[in-house]
Amino acid sequence: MANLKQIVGAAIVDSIAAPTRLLVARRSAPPALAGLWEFPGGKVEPGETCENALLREIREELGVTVTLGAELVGPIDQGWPLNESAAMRVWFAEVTDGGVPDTLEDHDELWWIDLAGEEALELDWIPADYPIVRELLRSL
Ligand SMILES: Nc1nc2c([nH]c(=O)n2[C@H]2C[C@H](O)[C@@H](COP(=O)(O)OP(=O)(O)OP(=O)(O)O)O2)c(=O)[nH]1
Repeated sequence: MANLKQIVGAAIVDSIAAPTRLLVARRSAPPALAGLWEFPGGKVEPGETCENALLREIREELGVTVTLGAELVGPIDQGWPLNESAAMRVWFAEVTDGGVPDTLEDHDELWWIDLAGEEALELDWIPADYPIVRELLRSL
């Protein structure tokens, strides 16, 4: 577990104080993940904090600045296990600057989905993300 690669992801909602919609992103690459939905984010670089890595990734991928809210705490220190070599910490986030999120990098589609019904769980997520999505819905 100690050598897991650290990934960070953002659960971007319309309002951290009163979330009703979640921004989901469909991956365009690599081929094994293309077409699957995820939390925008990516790998933490050496020397970077998780929070700063997440702000950087969101700027690069979506062209917007977000403010982070609470962490959606996972079952291990590194967050949510993704596979044998990586785990992801996830924070709620809200867009505060930069306008409308765009598919600048890594994604070919962005949707704002309703958090009230089952829509979130009906998406074709990267398989490791389902427990995270369930906990997100439960936490609201
Ligand atoms: N961003 C993100 N990655 C996820 C999620 N679920 C999941 O299993 N992953 C996996 C997919 C990738 O193997 C890894 C993240 O890598 P990435 O390709 O997004 O990271 P990056 O932008 O820093 O990539 P790179 O091009 O610099 O290599 O974590 C998720 O919800 N969001």
